[in-house]
Amino acid sequence: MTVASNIPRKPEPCCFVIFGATGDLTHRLIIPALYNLAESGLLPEPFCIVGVVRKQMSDQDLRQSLMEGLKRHATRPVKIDIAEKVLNCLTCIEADPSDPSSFDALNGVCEGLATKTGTCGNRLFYLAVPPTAFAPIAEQLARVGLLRETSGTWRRLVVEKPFGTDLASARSLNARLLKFANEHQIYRIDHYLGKETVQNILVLRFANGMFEPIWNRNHIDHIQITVEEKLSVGHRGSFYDATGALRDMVPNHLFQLLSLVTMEPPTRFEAHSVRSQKAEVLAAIQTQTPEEALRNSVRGQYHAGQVGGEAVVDYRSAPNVKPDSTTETYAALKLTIDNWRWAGVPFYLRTGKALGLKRTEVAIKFKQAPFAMFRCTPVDQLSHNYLVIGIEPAEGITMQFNTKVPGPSISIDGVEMKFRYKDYFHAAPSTGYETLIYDCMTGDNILFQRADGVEAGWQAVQPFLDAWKKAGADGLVGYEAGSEGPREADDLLARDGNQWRELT
Ligand SMILES: NC(=O)C1=CN([C@@H]2O[C@H](COP(=O)(O)OP(=O)(O)OC[C@H]3O[C@@H](n4cnc5c(N)ncnc54)[C@H](OP(=O)(O)O)[C@@H]3O)[C@@H](O)[C@H]2O)C=CC1
Ligand SMILES: O=C1O[C@H](COP(=O)(O)O)[C@@H](O)[C@H](O)[C@H]1O
Repeated sequence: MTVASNIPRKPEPCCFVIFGATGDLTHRLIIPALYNLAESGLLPEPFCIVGVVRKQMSDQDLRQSLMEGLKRHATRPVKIDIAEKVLNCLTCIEADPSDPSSFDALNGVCEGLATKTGTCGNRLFYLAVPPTAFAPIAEQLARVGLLRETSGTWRRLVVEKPFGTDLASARSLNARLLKFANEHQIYRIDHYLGKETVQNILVLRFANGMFEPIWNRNHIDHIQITVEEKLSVGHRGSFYDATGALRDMVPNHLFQLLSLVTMEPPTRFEAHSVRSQKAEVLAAIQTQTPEEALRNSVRGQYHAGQVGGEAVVDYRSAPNVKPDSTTETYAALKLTIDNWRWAGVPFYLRTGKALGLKRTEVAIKFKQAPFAMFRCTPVDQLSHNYLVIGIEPAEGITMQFNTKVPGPSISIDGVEMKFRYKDYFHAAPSTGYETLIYDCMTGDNILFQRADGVEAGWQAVQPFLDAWKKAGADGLVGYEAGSEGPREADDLLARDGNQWRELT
């Protein structure tokens, strides 16, 4: 992530090694992102790619498959000469962590390529594989010396999500990875941090003097974080049914939003300070008792319905979902943060699949005016003052406030002042992975999760995981696909006299 006046520089020469080169992530996001970087002149020179596969393929076959993936998923019109330049520097290699000797061979090939291509030993290992393979691959890379940095060369390990399935497994994965690599070499990806609108949260807060004095419990009534999706479980049944909405979205994506909005100002805009403040605020989320966790949460599962005119089958009838599944496809939580800035401010988080609309936003509700000066509208009937950070699809910032309706008498109505990215900036369409991959190559891990941040996130959701597991089917509520989600999520706020922000 560069600061305003910096012109992005080309990263140092390196070899980009992709484990899981035959997979969906590589085809749909990694190669299209590398293509976009190449088009913007931001790939290193020299540069080479190693595609690691488990079953032998020729270079040509893998290049062809990735070219087809690129054409299908590119976010910009594909210029064939650039695409060929990217893919022609790819070598396909067979290696499987269940066959350790294959990593000795991989080491030999990487050494050969370093000399042949002039990439000088800098290597980035992207683990685009199932989570069970993260540690075994790191172990083999370390065993053959591929993670050893020497003066003047770097070795980096990019780890995809999900990072663990609960606090214990996240701790254990961190401990295993940290046996094979140092923290500064590990880049734990959360694709939300690749979104411009998410990165902008820090700029909004810390590059504008007007927000800081009011960014606290004295002025903020509560904060809502909403990540609603129209997508249903689709063909991801086996992954999703073992995971659920809470694990899939909350300790990672929603907590990235939460931590950026609530962290203390970092001393400097650099990885250590920023990640320390993020981890600290996540660690300050109050740990709930089992009773509190049940009272302060809603979990729902969708029934058949229609989303955008398309029929969606009942969650339990989706492929690879258990017919008696109690996995939640919707989660809403009420959290509090135990520190001086946020004591007493409720944070309401919700996320769900197969809903009527796609909306990702952070809505900050300010306290009402203290006194009813205008007799026409009692203070509790004034429209709410919100600052809304729109992440998707409305990318921008909206202020909701009250204004006088033109006319001879005083009458008041709520209005909106809107900033939309598209009205000011003309960014080339991206996959969201470009900045993240570029930052890995330049060694900037500000947008990646540190071990303590990941563990603090799991620690905060663990009481909900435990309470829900114990409750089984009790408390799981239904909602119709295409709806706004379970009405119990409204009750969660209504108990405090609050309501979810309605779209205007
Ligand atoms: N796809 C996406 O949009 C996203 C994916 N992710 C994460 O990225 C990772 C990859 O996901 P995705 O591409 O969708 O998955 P796919 O199932 O499409 O691909 C998995 C890839 O990993 C390889 N693989 C499977 N098991 C092993 C193993 N034990 N050792 C080495 N390689 C193995 C497969 O090789 P083979 O062909 O030999 O089976 C294949 O290339 C996962 O961790 C996922 O959670 C995260 C965010 C989004
Ligand atoms: O990581 C994931 O995120 C997507 C939602 O991402 P977004 O950028 O579209 O908000 C979600 O659909 C998926 O289930 C989850 O694994």
